[in-house]
Amino acid sequence: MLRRLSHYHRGTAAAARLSAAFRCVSTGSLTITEPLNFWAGQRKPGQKGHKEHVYEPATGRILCHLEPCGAAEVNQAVEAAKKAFINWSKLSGMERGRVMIEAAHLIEGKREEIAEMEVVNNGKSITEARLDVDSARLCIEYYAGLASTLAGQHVQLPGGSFAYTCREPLGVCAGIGAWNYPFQIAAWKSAPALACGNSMVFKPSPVTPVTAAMLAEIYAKAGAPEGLFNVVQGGQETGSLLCQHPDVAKVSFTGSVPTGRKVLKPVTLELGGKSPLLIFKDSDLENAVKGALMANFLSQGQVCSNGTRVFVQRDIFPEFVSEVVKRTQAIEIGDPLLESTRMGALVSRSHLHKVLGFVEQAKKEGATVLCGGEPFVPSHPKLRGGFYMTPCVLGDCRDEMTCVKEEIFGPVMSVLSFETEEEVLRRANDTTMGLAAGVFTRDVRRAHRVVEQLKAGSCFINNYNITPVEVPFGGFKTSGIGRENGQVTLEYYTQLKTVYVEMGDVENCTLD
Ligand SMILES: NC(=O)c1ccc[n+]([C@@H]2O[C@H](COP(=O)([O-])OP(=O)(O)OC[C@H]3O[C@@H](n4cnc5c(N)ncnc54)[C@H](O)[C@@H]3O)[C@@H](O)[C@H]2O)c1
Ligand SMILES: NCCCC=O
Repeated sequence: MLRRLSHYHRGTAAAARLSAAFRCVSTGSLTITEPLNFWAGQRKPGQKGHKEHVYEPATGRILCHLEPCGAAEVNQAVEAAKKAFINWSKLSGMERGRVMIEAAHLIEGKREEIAEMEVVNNGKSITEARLDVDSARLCIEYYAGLASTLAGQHVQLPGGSFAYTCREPLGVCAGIGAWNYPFQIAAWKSAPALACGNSMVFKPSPVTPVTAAMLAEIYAKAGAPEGLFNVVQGGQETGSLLCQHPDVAKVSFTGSVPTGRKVLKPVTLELGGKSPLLIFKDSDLENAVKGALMANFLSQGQVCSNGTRVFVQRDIFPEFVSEVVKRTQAIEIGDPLLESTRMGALVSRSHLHKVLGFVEQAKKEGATVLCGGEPFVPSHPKLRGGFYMTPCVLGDCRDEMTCVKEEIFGPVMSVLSFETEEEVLRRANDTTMGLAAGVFTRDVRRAHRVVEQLKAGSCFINNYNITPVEVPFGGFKTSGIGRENGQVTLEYYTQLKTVYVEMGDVENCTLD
């Protein structure tokens, strides 16, 4: 059934017929013409005369143009957010939660439409994109529920006096997003911020600007006041204008370590990683192999928490590697909008070349390509300009190689063998980053002992890359500051006020 997609034009009649039969959009058929900025309740143009191309990674064609925001537009968005904050922050948590629940319902109704837009703009498979939309919806539902639980403490003092604390919102929060989970990141940042009574100006990655504007429309339709959630488009310049704006109270940033270092304010930093996955000889091999694939090839390997340093105990190394290579070679690459596709396109041509460059560098440094690591050209003519590569497993890796030290952010797994628990812990922790880590073992005591010593913010035992919105997510060391999701995140979007209440008379022993 063909559903209406208000702001999007489809291409050829044949493509439209195909869409009608199976879905709203088919790869290579969509052009977006509506402005992608959004503030004060409406889509808005950006700076006059400035336009940047936005691509469809699956085909390499231009999907739309982004109009970046300059100082004037960023000001307008922040002003809109300031106005919205005045009333929104005075609502009860229940009232705020009601609007957010409505937004979650709208997302549920538009699940397929949003997921398709994510695929068209990001290149990931439709199967993964649907789960990202679900995660966004669940996050909004979760914080809608928590909004009414925000509370402080009551402290009894002598003479009937008392003090209390309460959590107050910060004001206008800025959200800055990366391109690997565009819609999910916008939700993970806005949901706790809005639940706590803040308003938000969100800047998505200029590579994936489309779905944040959809989220803004959804919040507006759900009854959010004008200006509560705003979207300004652009790259470094717009991001910097937003972060340094004097009326922005807090920045929550998702992106790379180098960019994160440039952002100064009370911040939440969700940055990159080079996470270890430890596989002991007593693991369930089938689960460990699946775990390694989950840890490396979801979202074309473009996941911050990926466990790309796979340490395997020597006794099971050959068997493990041969199974991982076999399964990696079987991953179906192609049109991300097809149900059968398991790996879509990387996000951009330049990023594809960067990832392939890491593979070349690995070879020069002595690693062996056990599979993949090549550009991939799908057979369908419309996909020939897309940004595909075969998922890669690198053997003969050593800890000092670039592929083992640096975040590649693509489908490249490095396998390394180890002998003892003590040795693998030392090598796993030998990194400046600390976003995530995983361990596969059947020995429950070993699992907890190892996790206790892993220097990483998000640890997985016998699974990997599972991120329920009820549990906090974030990194140690240079991988970040603060957390997203879970109850603790409410603390990052509020400030604690203490109020002393005198119930007797003022006793002034020194001034009378
Ligand atoms: N820890 C997490 O939760 C998490 C989640 C997703 C992605 N990531 C990381 O993100 C990186 C990939 O994303 P990317 O390439 O978009 O990262 P990036 O750092 O290049 O860009 C991230 C965002 O910052 C903006 N930006 C650039 N310069 C800025 C400045 N001076 N001030 C303010 N904003 C600025 C960009 O326009 C973009 O919106 C990887 O390192 C990945 O691991 C981390
Ligand atoms: N599903 C959450 C992944 C965040 C990192 O890229």
